Amino acid sequence: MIVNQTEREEREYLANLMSRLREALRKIDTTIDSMHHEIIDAKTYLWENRSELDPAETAANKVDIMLRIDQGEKAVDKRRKLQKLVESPYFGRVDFVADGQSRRDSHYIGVHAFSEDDSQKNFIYDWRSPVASMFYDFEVGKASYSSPAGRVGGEICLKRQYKIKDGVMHYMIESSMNINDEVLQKELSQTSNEKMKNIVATIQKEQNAIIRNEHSHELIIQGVAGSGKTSVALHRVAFLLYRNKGTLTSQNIWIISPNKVFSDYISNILPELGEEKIMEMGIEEIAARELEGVCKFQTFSQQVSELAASHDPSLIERIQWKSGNDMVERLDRFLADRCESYFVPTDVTIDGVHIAKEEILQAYQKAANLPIRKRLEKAASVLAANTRDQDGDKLSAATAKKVKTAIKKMFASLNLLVIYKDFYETMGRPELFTYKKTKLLEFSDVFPLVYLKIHVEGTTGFDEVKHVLVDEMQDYTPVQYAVLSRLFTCKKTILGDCNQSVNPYSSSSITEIKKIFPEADTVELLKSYRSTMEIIRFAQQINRNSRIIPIERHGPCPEIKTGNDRSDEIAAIKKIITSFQKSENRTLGIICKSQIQAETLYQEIMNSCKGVYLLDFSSDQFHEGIIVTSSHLAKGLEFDQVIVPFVDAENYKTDMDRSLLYIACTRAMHMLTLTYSGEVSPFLLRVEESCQNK
Ligand SMILES: Nc1ncnc2c1ncn2[C@@H]1O[C@H](COP(=O)(O)OP(=O)(O)OP(=O)(O)O)[C@@H](O)[C@H]1O
Repeated sequence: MIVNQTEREEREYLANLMSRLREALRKIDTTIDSMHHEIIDAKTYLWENRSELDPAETAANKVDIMLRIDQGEKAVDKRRKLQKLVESPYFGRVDFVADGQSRRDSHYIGVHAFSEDDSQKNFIYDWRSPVASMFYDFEVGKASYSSPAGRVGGEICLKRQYKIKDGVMHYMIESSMNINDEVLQKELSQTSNEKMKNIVATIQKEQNAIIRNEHSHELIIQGVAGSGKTSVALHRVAFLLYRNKGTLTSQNIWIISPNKVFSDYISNILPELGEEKIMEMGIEEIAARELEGVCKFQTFSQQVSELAASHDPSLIERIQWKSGNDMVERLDRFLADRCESYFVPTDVTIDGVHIAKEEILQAYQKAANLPIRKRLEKAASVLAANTRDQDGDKLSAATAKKVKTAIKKMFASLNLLVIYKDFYETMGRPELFTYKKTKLLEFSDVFPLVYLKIHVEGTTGFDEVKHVLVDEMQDYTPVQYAVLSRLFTCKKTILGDCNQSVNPYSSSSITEIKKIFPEADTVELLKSYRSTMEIIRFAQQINRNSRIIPIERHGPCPEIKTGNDRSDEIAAIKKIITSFQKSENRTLGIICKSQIQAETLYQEIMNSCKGVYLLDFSSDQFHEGIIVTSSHLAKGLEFDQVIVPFVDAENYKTDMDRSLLYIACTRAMHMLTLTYSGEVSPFLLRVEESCQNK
């Protein structure tokens, strides 16, 4: 029998479900209320009777309170999910008849599951449940899904999509196609807000395959700008947490994110999907943790700004040399050699005890699998424990200590900076290592030094991490990947776009990344969901290597506005700001090439344009409204409307500038305007006539 066939029946079903949900919400409110009082009463009892209770009773009462708090938290979590469902209980439906059966089951799919406590019936299936995968993977007709008992084949007889807001159905679409284009179009044409949106209702088939991939130890996602890499990676986290409940928690998953603004921008996705936030960490925070007490260093953004402002060939050479594929190999060879040549054993005679240098060398060689410092400790401890004095007795504690110290001193130097400097001398390239200031490293030296430190000192502290997401993969060098691999031996999802590098001198191509992770599975996402076709076509002319395929969605053509001089250009920018303020668009990004340019522009417009924010590397929040920032910081973000100022020939001329211009343009969802005075950048000479000088 077909349930809820007509729209009227669907509306009645929705109304019925809404009253069930509201009733469940009312019940859970009452439960939370009574739990709250019970906890307060239990705490009051414990406090008032503290002198009469013996320790065992006190402990039992405390455990009881903890249990109640735990139950309370679970109830609050359930309430949060119910509240979400009351707003929009489901977005999809698949009716499925399994092979060999006649029963047709209707599965309504929502962001969370819902069943009543006293019933077996699932009114709503979680989008991550096995049966829900068919909604994303199949059209009407033959279909299958993977259940705990194995693959279940059958036929989808009906597939529908719904838009329900505040419990009211706005539309219902019969879809024979995989996620209907009409629904996707509606979603994509909406204006943005200050946080990333969840995409559960319109996940595409190729995205679903990534989200539900459970087998890859390393999964590399190369995706063009706006292809949903970050969204998909976060939905993947939610899926893995759902599938591995009990063995995987949000504390076991880390994301290496490019900056705090980006972390803030993506921070609500997991809570929206009913999961807790995961640990977010910048790659520099990891380096700072590893190099604590060793030295300070220039940040990646400072390096990018330095490169954007000047074209210093010696700086570029230093960066390129350290970012090459052979850098890890060079370091490995050097370390293997230094492990042996820095250790010069000699005969030891202390307090009448003698240890021959051959014996010392043997103990040192036996511990070869350990980092150098631990290797020395181990060899020294083994020798001190095994050696006997003249009477055949174990060494006294004092003698053993002296023996250990003498053995450890046989290693030339454990000072990381000394060893690192020696590396360049050994390579015959001492000029490639220069401090920025006293004890302040250039960014390109940070990860080679961390790599060296791991080999010398070892590392601890990341054992609880079971899955790492690495976003903006193109900005990391082979040495950075080598460090990440040694720190995190767990599964990894690595995502990025090799056309969006903010520093082409130290970026990694997909081929290079694959060399570092030869066993990794790689997927490519070519469809871009963020921008209109007009914006994508425009961006493609800036970077012709990009294989980006736009979704069929139209908007105004990007414009290039020219002024006679800078003040003319600033006046044009202010005019665009005024028209943005009158429009329905909610976010406007004014994206400059560098942070210095962004700051200068901000100073020029802040007094006459209200509500303009400057986003810099000290910011930790993404604001709705008008934001002035740099391409580097805007990476990963999106805006309804974008202005790219100063696109003159002087400002945008190198390969790095081209990459930064491409990033800036692909942040725009609906509207894009570029401004310049003087001569236009050569990267824009080829743009279509229709977009120029409007
Ligand atoms: N299946 C989808 N349904 C609806 N919207 C989608 C879908 N996939 C992606 N989007 C939207 O496309 C935009 C880009 O997504 P996201 O930021 O995850 O892409 P990205 O590949 O990480 O982009 P970039 O590399 O350019 O920063 C977002 O607004 C996202 O909501």
